Amino acid sequence: MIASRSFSTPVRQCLRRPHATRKWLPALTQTQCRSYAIPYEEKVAKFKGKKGPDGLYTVSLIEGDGIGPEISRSVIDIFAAAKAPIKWESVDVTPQLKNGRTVIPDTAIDSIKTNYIALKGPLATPIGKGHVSLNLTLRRTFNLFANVRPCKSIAGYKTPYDNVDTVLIRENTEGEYSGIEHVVVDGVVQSIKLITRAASERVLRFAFQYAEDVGKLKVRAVHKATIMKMSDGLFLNIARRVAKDFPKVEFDEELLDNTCLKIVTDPTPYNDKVLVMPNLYGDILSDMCAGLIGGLGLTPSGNIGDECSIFEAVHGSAPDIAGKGLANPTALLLSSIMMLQHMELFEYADKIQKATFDTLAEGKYLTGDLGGKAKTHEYAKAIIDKL
Ligand SMILES: NC(=O)C1=CN([C@@H]2O[C@H](COP(=O)(O)OP(=O)(O)OC[C@H]3O[C@@H](n4cnc5c(N)ncnc54)[C@H](O)[C@@H]3O)[C@@H](O)[C@H]2O)C=CC1
Ligand SMILES: O=C(O)CCC(=O)C(=O)O
Ligand SMILES: [Mg+2]
Repeated sequence: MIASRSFSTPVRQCLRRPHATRKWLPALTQTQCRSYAIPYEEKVAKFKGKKGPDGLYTVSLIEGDGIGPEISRSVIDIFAAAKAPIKWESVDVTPQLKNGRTVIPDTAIDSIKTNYIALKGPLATPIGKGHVSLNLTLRRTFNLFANVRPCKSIAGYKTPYDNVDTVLIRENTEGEYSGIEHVVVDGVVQSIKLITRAASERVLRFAFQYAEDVGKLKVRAVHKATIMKMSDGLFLNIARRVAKDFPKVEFDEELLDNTCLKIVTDPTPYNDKVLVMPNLYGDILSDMCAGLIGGLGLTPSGNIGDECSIFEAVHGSAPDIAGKGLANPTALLLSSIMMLQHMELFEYADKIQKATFDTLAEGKYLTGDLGGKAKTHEYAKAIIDKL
């Protein structure tokens, strides 16, 4: 049975509050106001981050690997130029081994727990042997159950489609990413895709509530329950039941392979929908959507949990271009704008967003991935000059 939840009056008021400003990336706050047991004031305080007596909010910053330091530098410089009231607290997440398990250093965990909000550059994961993904470890450590990945065409940057506006919500803590693998006998390995009712229900409720909040009143569950009858079947059945609690939102379902074909053929029909899906499908589809608008240099994301949130680009550490000043910092910058919206610092979010889109639309200082010649810092400077 899916438990129905009741909400306190302040939470309801919060849900009714209109968006303060236009959101290129929808504000997440209203979505998060709903569905949790902790008191409203405490919750909102956590969403908004920790404001010090100096009026600044401290945000944990994980610069990341590969291009991480370069693109983080751009964000730091742009935030300083915009006078955004953010104080960065750099944290080191070099993995440590504790009782045979890879863990994040306690100092990093404490920083994020204290600040509630983090911005993260990409973290590289070794292929095959080596430590487990720190990205996934962070998501699991802080129970960041919903990964919101919007993808919208950039005005002035021409791609085969100029009207892409998809939002994908990816279950973020289990599925194919559970990391439960073992050798059965030599030459035979088994990898377990874990799907639970609890994790599915919370991300599905989040997706429906998000759809209501941002006015995309259609939710589509993307699945492969024809093949993964039990795991995706459970996810889908929960989606059908949660849908009944959101009568304003239309619900339908689509097989993943069909979704891939249809989105690359014509993304337009997906613009009025929120897509929600198990972990791996969301990982793959979000890179695919990035390809529709000009690549991974442009797509942001937010990992949202009950207590903390971590914002990061969709892309990885891009080792092929690391250290050369070639990286496009837009994806991390848009993630940081999502973060500001989440913290209700709309004035700064709007200011940085406008300078970024104006710079992109002008096209004079574009990085190589967008066909330009600008180095990472030159593009960042062009944004700063507009602030
Ligand atoms: N959330 C995270 O931190 C993620 C981490 N990774 C990790 O990143 C590492 C590299 O993975 P890849 O498969 O190479 O994927 P990737 O996303 O790092 O790169 C794929 C392609 O996109 C380009 N690219 C990515 N971001 C760019 C940017 N900001 N500007 C310009 N071009 C950009 C790269 O140069 C490369 O050609 C792996 O260790 C992987 O585990 C991968 C995805 C997400
Ligand atoms: O953690 C990783 O290495 C990859 C994660 C990833 O691809 C993603 O979050 O989109
Ligand atoms: Mg990925």
